[in-house]
Amino acid sequence: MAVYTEINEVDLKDFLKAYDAGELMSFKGITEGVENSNFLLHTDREALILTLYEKRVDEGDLPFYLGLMEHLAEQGLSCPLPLPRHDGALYGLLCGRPAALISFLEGMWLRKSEAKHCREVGVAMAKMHLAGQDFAIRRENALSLKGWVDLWDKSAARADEVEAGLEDEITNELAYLEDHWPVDLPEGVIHADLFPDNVFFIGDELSGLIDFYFACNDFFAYDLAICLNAWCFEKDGAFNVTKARALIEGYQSVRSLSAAEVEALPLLARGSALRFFLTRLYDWLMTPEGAMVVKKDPLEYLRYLRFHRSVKSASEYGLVKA
Ligand SMILES: Nc1ncnc2c1ncn2[C@@H]1O[C@H](COP(=O)(O)OP(=O)(O)OP(=O)(O)O)[C@@H](O)[C@H]1O
Ligand SMILES: N[C@@H](CCO)C(=O)O
Repeated sequence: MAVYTEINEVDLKDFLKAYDAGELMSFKGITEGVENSNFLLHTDREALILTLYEKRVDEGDLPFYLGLMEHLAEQGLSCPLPLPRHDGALYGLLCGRPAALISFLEGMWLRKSEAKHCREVGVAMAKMHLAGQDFAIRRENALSLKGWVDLWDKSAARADEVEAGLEDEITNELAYLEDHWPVDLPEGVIHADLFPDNVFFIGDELSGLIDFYFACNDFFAYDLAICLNAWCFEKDGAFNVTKARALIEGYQSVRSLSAAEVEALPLLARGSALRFFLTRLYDWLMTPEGAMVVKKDPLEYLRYLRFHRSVKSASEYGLVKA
């Protein structure tokens, strides 16, 4: 579960005094998610999500994340809207942690997705990329090449505990990606964590995107590569090319990919697989036994990484022209 910081009614009521949110009726911790502590609140007016920002969220980045949600919502994208406090700030402090109230988004994430859902995800992602274009704040991707090297420096010595030979394999992979990573693809604000649990549906219709706490400025096509990994592998590890084609077609129905973006996709997918492998590996090795969080399996992403390493061109992702 992800409630790292426990809160009590007295402190919460005090925190709510800074908002025009109505009177607190109930609150409960949300067990899903791994990054932050989340609570569902009911006031006499509305349902709200309270998020307390934990280890990986730097307080200095909150104006970017919360301002971005506000900006995207203003552009018509369906995503949670942060509530401003009386003083105009979009977050305050609760139990020693930065904390924000955001609007409750209707819908549920899909436990089992189909190609038609992947198409919707592609459409929504491309809309987000366009809507973010005139957002004024920039945030570099802390989990790109340099961030991967930093994570690897902390985990490499123990990697072979997870699978024999990993230390050499990942060291070589990182060196390859450092040598070949693209430098001049179209870029803008990307979500960077658009996994199934961050996309809500009502029936088959996408109702909105949540969890912008890895959003940053990076290549648009890297965001698509993240989704190839997060949406297009089946539980048995097989890559589902029908889903990938639907995802990319959905994306291109809103924003066309350039030839350079298409060509870079296999490499970007390798990098994206490595990114999630490394954060998962770090958590796997460093999270103490008995901590109240479900650790995600790094080896799942190692398998994806190996798959993309064998891909010769983006046509293997279902693109007709590559
Ligand atoms: N605006 C919202 N409306 C409705 N439910 C929400 C909203 N924000 C969060 N939730 C609920 O809280 C859960 C966890 O939220 P979120 O994904 O932001 O957490 P997290 O700790 O950042 O997780 P992770 O990064 O692992 O996906 C979601 O799966 C959803 O059930
Ligand atoms: N989506 C991430 C966790 C939260 O960022 C993963 O599956 O590893």
